[in-house]
Amino acid sequence: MWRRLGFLSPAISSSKRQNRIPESLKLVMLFATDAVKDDITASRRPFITFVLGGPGSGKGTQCARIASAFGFAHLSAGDLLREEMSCDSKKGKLIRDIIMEGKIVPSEITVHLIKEAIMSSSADRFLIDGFPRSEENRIAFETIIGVEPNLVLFFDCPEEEMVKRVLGRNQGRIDDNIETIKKRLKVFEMLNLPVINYYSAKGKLYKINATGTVDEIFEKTLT
Ligand SMILES: Nc1ncnc2c1ncn2[C@@H]1O[C@H](COP(=O)(O)OP(=O)(O)OP(=O)(O)O)[C@@H](O)[C@H]1O
Ligand SMILES: O=c1ccn([C@@H]2O[C@H](COP(=O)(O)O)[C@@H](O)[C@H]2O)c(=O)[nH]1
Ligand SMILES: [Mg+2]
Repeated sequence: MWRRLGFLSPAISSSKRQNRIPESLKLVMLFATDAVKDDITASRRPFITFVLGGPGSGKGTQCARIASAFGFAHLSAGDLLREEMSCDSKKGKLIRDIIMEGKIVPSEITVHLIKEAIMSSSADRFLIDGFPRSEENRIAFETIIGVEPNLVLFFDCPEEEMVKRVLGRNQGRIDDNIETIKKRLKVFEMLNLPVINYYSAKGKLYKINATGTVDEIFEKTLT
């Protein structure tokens, strides 16, 4: 991926050596489609960005900004699960119970929903928001979908700020209460941080300080 982008822009080929991440994420976003078109071996290989961060770190808010600025399709794993949860079925009830407990829904359910959403879209670049939540999720995605993400964004936010944002969200989510938030923060630390560390070690992670206003964070994301 980075090699292909390197053909397109000298700025990108002068990436930071230690982690292969280019200086400007904006350039990556702008060239994402060209990188896909450059790959003549795949009939369809979308540019995939995982967007990670703790509960309330602003993933959804920033994804909406990135999606509209760079033409990405925004798939929120949480939204896909909440849609499925609203079905009056055994699976819907299972998802509801897990979300209430702040735990992680079995990988096969989430990966199946993401796969269907990708397949029913004609987009060539995706932001996958709030996934993978665990190493098990990550391995299931790579096995079932058969690709690795091109890029991983991590919105790094202090716990106190995340709790404040979640409690102020006011969208009627069943998990936006202090008991569930505490559990979600523990799950984030225990299961999601290892995924973040994994992608950091692979040189795919782009860490963004997620404090400040929405505009400031968006600016930080692009510089
Ligand atoms: N920089 C910011 N400053 C203040 N409030 C913010 C900021 N970014 C987002 N918010 C607000 O904080 C709340 C949580 O943001 P958002 O839904 O984007 O987080 P999230 O990471 O997607 O959370 P979750 O993992 O729970 O889905 C929302 O009400 C949003 O409007
Ligand atoms: O990949 C995923 C994504 C989400 N969940 C469950 O949904 C809630 C809410 O997710 P948000 O990303 O905060 O909208 C999360 O706490 C998990 O319980 C999941 O299991 N797997
Ligand atoms: Mg969200």
